[in-house]
Amino acid sequence: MDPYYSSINQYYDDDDGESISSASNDRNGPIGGGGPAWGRDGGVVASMMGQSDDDIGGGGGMPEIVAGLNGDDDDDDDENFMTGYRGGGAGGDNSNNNAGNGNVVDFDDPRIASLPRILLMGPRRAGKTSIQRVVFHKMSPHETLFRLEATQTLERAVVDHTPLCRFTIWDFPGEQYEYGHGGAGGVGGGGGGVSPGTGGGMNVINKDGGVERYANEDGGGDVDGGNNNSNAQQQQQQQHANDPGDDDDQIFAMATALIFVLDAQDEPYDHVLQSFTDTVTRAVRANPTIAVEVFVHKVDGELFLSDEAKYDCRRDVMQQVADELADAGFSRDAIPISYHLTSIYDHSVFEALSRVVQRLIPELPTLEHLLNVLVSTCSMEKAYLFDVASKLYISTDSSPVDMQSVELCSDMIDVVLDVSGIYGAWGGGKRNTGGPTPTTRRPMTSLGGVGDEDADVTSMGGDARARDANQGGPNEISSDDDDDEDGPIGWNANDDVDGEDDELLGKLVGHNEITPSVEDDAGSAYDSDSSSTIHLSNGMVLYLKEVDTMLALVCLTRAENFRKKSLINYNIGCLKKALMALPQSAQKISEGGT
Ligand SMILES: Nc1nc2c(ncn2[C@@H]2O[C@H](COP(=O)(O)OP(=O)(O)OP(=O)(O)O)[C@@H](O)[C@H]2O)c(=O)[nH]1
Repeated sequence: MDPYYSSINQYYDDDDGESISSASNDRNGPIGGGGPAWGRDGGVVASMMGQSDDDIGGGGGMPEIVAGLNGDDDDDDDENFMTGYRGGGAGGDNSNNNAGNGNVVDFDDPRIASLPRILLMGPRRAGKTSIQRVVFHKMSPHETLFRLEATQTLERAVVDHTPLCRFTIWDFPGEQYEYGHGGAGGVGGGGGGVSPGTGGGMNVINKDGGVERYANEDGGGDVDGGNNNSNAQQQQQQQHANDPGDDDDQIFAMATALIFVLDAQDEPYDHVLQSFTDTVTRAVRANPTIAVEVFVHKVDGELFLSDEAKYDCRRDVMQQVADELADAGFSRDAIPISYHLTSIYDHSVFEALSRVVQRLIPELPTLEHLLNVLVSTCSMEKAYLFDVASKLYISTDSSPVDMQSVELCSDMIDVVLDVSGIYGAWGGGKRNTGGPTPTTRRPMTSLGGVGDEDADVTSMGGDARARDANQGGPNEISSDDDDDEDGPIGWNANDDVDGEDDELLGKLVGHNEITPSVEDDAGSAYDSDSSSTIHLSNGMVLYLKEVDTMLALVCLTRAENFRKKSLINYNIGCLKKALMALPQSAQKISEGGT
């Protein structure tokens, strides 16, 4: 089993309350003070990419960033992923159907139902399911070509990697967005009508003797012990067809964001955009606060080799939507709509989804402020908070975002997970499952070393800054030019926030004291000790550090500003405490339910 996924499961089993309870309310602490003072050098960032120009392009080459470092993670790992899918219906893709694997989610559970809700709509084969699979399941983009079948019924999933970023995502079948308007997919069309949360509908979760069952009727027979009745359903479908307003209320009223996926390679767009504007007007009537996002998707391949072609396409779409909305009686800008150019073959879909997800986070301004202070205090160039599992960044400081730096940071996460998975103390099949020796379980999540004191310094492209080897006792903290560490060590919070943990990497093997922390994630490639430093050949440093469950801070800083690493760690520790004190972090969803 891929430890990456394993770690996620582990988190889910784990109630990380202890870190929350140890949180301090002192949000500013030592990183307080000082406003953002940041000078950005985009050129530097761009130049450090080195090999990855092709990866960024998103041109005809269809590079494979997502799959790149995780290898061919196949979708069989899905059951380990902390998302719960309700395939229902025909569910052609087995991996999509978690029925029977115990990973069942009750979407009527108030804790799940109250999560922000993202709706994925759009025509058939626009790429909705592919987006989900690539981002949340690490499916290789090429795999989507042959592994995905048409979505037959509404599929819902909980994304709950990190306490700060939880939501449900609803993937509608292709025609579903046209329901109620006589399209092929009218309610129940093709065996996949949707009545979320209502009795007698297609996608209803019933409780049956304590076992959650998915009430599903796809023409293949009733799989539920409930009271589904085909006549009643037909009646209900007929009612919905006559009165789509009911469905609108059920579907849109509780939604936070509507993502409409448009296949940019499937011109002309007239028909699709008519349906889109119709959907949007109904959505906005049912829920005026819903955020509408359009993914102009599949902007790759020979049709979109140049950026101009992509921008032209987006402009066309925007113009047509504006015209359609005007025809429907909406003034320009009456409905705010965001447009994103996306493709699963490059980083653009991560960037777009990151922006969508950020809007779901009520604490976003606070996060941004905390990162501003950190960046300013530590003279960093840029700092991102990444959801490690999906590699979406959920927040950054307020300086402009450079796509290439995001991509670089995102790739770093892959590197850390991969190297940790292979060389970590418990990774790569080295786990001593029977061994009563937790003393040796110190996952070596720092790049560059297993049992090597130089572990936290890795050079990419030369210019390695080899640290003095510290061959002392197992618990000695390496001391070199970072040595002004009294503060951080003395500060010694009750958790593992102390900034020196990464200095200990490689030295606790054999030590007799069990570290009672999150661990929660035995075998995890990402845990509270995870950190990594990559020195780039152009004098920049990438620094990754765990700050919360499956949440990583990835900073970009100049090498000369990275000398006081202990101070940086100390400030990151303060950031970590502040994050844990955020109300969102303290909330928990069902334990073991998803
Ligand atoms: N070139 C290209 N193809 C893509 C992209 N995203 C998805 N596809 C392909 O589009 C096809 C349809 O993808 P799906 O994800 O099944 O589309 P869907 O919108 O979920 O379709 P339904 O399930 O019918 O609603 C697959 O063959 C994908 O490989 C993309 O960014 N670029």
